[in-house]
Order: sequence, then structure tokens, then C-alpha cells
Amino acid sequence: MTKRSAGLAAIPHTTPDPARAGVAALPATLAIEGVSKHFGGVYAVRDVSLTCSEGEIVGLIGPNGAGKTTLMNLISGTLTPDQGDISLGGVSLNGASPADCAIAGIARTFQNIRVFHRLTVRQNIEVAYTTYLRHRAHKRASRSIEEIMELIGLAGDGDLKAGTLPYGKQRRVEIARALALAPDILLLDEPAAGMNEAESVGLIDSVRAIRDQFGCGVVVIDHDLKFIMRVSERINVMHMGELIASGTPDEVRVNKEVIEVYLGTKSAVS
Ligand SMILES: Nc1ncnc2c1ncn2[C@@H]1O[C@H](COP(=O)(O)OP(=O)(O)OP(=O)(O)O)[C@@H](O)[C@H]1O
Repeated sequence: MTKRSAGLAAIPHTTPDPARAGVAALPATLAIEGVSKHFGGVYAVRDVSLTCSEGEIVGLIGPNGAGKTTLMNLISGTLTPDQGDISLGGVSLNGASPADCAIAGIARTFQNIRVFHRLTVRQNIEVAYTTYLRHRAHKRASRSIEEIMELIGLAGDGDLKAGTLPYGKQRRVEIARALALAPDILLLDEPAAGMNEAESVGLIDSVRAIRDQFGCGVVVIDHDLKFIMRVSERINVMHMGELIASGTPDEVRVNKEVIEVYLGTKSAVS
């Protein structure tokens, strides 16, 4: 048995109880305040402020190059802001590494799927669950790996190699792995990309179930506007690095600037 598989096999499939550890979970709000990031002469993100609290599903949309992924990279510690503050539950994350951000309570998925192809679905999730047990179990209750797989539509797939799964299921493996950290805030970067209509409708239910059962906040980016409009309670719209609108799906749908940005047609966002 390899060192890795020995470690993975040792992980208990039970749910630690933070109350037993004597630490009460505090409500956490992700707060982004006046954040900017430029690459050479290009402002990828300019003076953006927004929030996402536990229990909220917040959408982030904008045309190609609007700055959405850069903002997600800033929130998750992959990039450092040139200006502004990013905090979770009042604790600054400025300068925090991706690992620090994950331990602090921010988990994410990626635009281009990054599952461990040769590991099984269960092992992919266990990798993150190990981090959860080491660093977050005293802060927040989680679900067992089997419960997470069930919730995300992977029940029965645990022993399959992740790389052999169809695209939509690999996306679900990524989400399950992020959830295994029991995050305060879950960042989903284009989760519906490559999914057919039925799959993206199913994903709406999954995202809501995640919010309801984990109590985390969810920030979701997607180009599938039908999906974003249906899943989000609030939507932020970016264009050329700036936040140009913020509101409920109904408010954003009729916002003039948003309509102009989306090909100048109302039908694109309705
Ligand atoms: N590492 C980088 N180096 C140079 N420029 C970058 C880098 N990352 C992003 N940019 C630029 O920053 C701007 C915002 O890019 P970003 O990928 O954040 O947009 P996006 O809204 O996520 O786009 P898409 O929807 O196509 O993924 C673009 O002009 C992009 O070319």
C-alpha cells in the first residue's frame, strides 16, 4: 500500500461536531472593498466592492474579459490585490495564500476542471476532507463523504476513477471536493459550462441544496444567463473590470447598462 492510499484509507467517514470541540461557528461574510488588480496597462479589476454572506447565492456575470475570474483568483488567494481589502468574517485575507484562504473558509472550483484523474471520486473528495479534519473540523460541521456524494449527485460513483467520468460529473466531483472543506463561502467558476440543459437545471437544485444543507454562501460565475438568473438571489455585473450593476435578477434584467453590455439586446438577459 502506498503512503497516500494508507493516509486516505485512515480517514473516518463520520461528521465531526464543532460544538463538541467547544467552538461555536460564527456567521461569516465575505467582504470585498475597493479591490483593484492590473496586469501591465490592463485593469482586470477596478475598485470593485461586493459582499456574500453565509446562506446567500450571489451571481457574478459579465462578458468575456470582464474580470470575473481575476476577482475569483483574488478572493481565493491565487492573486493579491493591488488595492483594497478582502475579508471573511471581519478577518483580512490580504496576502493570504490559496491554502490559507481554504483553511479560512473559502473553497472554489475552477473554470477548467482540475480533478485528480487517476484517483477515484471518493479519493478526490478525501484529499480535501483531510484538510477539513486537520484545519476546519473545530470550526464548522461537515457532512460525511458519502453524504456529500449523495447531495451532489455522485452516489454510487465513489469507486470510479474521476478521469473516466463524463464532463458534467467531473464538474460535480470538483464541487464535492470543495464542499468537503465545509467552506463558509463556496466559489463556483462556470459550474454549468459544458452541461446540457437538463444538467444545468439539475445543477440549480444542487446549488440550492448545498446552500440549504451546508449553510455556506455561494458566489457563482457563469455565462449561462438562464442558469445564473434562476440560481442567484443577487447578481453583480462586471464590465471591463468594473462593477456596473448589482441587484436582484429582476432588477439586473432591466438595467440599461447591462442590456447594452450584453450585445445590446434585451433578449440576451431576459
Ligand atoms: N495573468 C494575466 N496577465 C495578463 N492579463 C490578464 C491576466 N489575467 C487576466 N488578464 C486580463 O484581465 C482581463 C480580465 O480577465 P478575466 O479572465 O478575469 O475575465 P473574465 O470575466 O473571467 O473572462 P472570461 O469570461 O472570458 O473568463 C482580460 O483583459 C484579461 O486578458
